[in-house]
Amino acid sequence: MAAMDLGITDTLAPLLKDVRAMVRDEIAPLDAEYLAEVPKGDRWAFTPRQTEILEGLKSKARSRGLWNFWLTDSDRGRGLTTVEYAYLAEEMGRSHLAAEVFNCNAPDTGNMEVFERYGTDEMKARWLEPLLNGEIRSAYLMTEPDVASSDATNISLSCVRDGDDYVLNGEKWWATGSGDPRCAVYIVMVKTGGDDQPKHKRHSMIVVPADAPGIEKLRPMTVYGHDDAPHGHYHIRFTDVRVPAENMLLGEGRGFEIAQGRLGPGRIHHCMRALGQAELALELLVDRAEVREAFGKPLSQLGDMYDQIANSRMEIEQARLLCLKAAWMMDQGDARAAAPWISQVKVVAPLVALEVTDRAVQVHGAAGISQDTPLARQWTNLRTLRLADGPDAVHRRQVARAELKKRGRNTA
Ligand SMILES: CC(C)(COP(=O)(O)OP(=O)(O)OC[C@H]1O[C@@H](n2cnc3c(N)ncnc32)[C@H](O)[C@@H]1OP(=O)(O)O)[C@@H](O)C(=O)NCCC(=O)NCCSC(=O)C1=CCCCC1
Repeated sequence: MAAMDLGITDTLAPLLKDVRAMVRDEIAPLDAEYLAEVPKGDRWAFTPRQTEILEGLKSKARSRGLWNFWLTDSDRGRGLTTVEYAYLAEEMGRSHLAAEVFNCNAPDTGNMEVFERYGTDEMKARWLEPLLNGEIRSAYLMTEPDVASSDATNISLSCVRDGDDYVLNGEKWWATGSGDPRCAVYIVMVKTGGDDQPKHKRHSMIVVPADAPGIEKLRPMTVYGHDDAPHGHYHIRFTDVRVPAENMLLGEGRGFEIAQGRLGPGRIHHCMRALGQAELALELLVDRAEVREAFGKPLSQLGDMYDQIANSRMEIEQARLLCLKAAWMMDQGDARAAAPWISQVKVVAPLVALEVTDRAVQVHGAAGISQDTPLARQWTNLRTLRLADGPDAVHRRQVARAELKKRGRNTA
């Protein structure tokens, strides 16, 4: 195996410098104003000011070549490695809007990955190119009502061949991205095989235009974390939705494999963004501890504060190294070998980021839960990450199974 190199490459250095500068100087300062405009009624509509902020920042990013860092190892993106992208993702974590501004936001990123890796030339022209240009948005539909989505094989939306088409019937919810008014296409995990087939070959992934007849948006699923429009989730019903057979990705039975190929890199990058948030929280914690006084001296001079600062720094560094190692494992080209490392990261990084953010909230007192700082929103968004992309327990299970397997033991 190659020696592990996690250093800043010549390709990455200028990008990192430019992304860091733009996030800190131009994007983060507009976060609060953008978020104050999140509509409370029709939650998924953009206000004129939100559009102005976003489009203004996007066109600046694009004109500077700071656009589409995703699609690692591809000339459609920037041809970066997973490690290189991970460093950029960390910088994006310092602002609520940054990933969106650089066209690197979920669920589009994962969906671009699917089109790039598994799509036909026609799909790339019809869906991938406009996604890369930021002209449309997309949604990813895996989770179904009333089942634990922790098990990615727990899918029953039926998809039956009928002549040149497939016909879809069933429901999905938490359809991330489907609330966005620009969402034009869904990537949907469906059931094509019976219980007589192996568990991981019963499902398929199919591309469905968002305006296909028979699709009904039942209700928005309102959340506290990530409550702005680009993340709108809906509960969606499919009634006899017809899709051309060529929309099936890779053929029947490949859904689990495609899902894992999509989820793995996404987990790494969400975790690096979480660590960017942790860095921001630590910065705010240190600043606040210097100016806030209790019992006649600044908090920073109270003994407990040294522990909080030291623990935060150590935990962030440990989580970052783990994350970069998982990214490096991905870059070695063996997604199965990388998967248990990604699961470790998925447990550790959100917990660290949440803990550091919580410490910063505490040091700020009431200001920490006010809208004067980004901390309370950040805490809520990070809490979501402990559930999203598979909750802690699922990833702990994966880590334990890999450990047992390595030692030749049976796994459940
Ligand atoms: C992976 C998993 C955690 C566990 O799966 P099993 O135990 O069935 O499968 P297992 O026995 O681990 O494996 C089967 C075969 O598959 C290979 N393989 C696995 N990973 C990979 C991989 N990455 N690449 C390639 N091969 C892989 C594995 O080696 C095995 O092959 P083999 O049979 O040995 O030949 C899966 O269930 C999962 O992923 N859950 C999280 C879903 C999840 O994330 N939802 C939530 C989504 S929605 C969401 O989060 C939210 C939406 C909006 C609101 C907020 C939340």
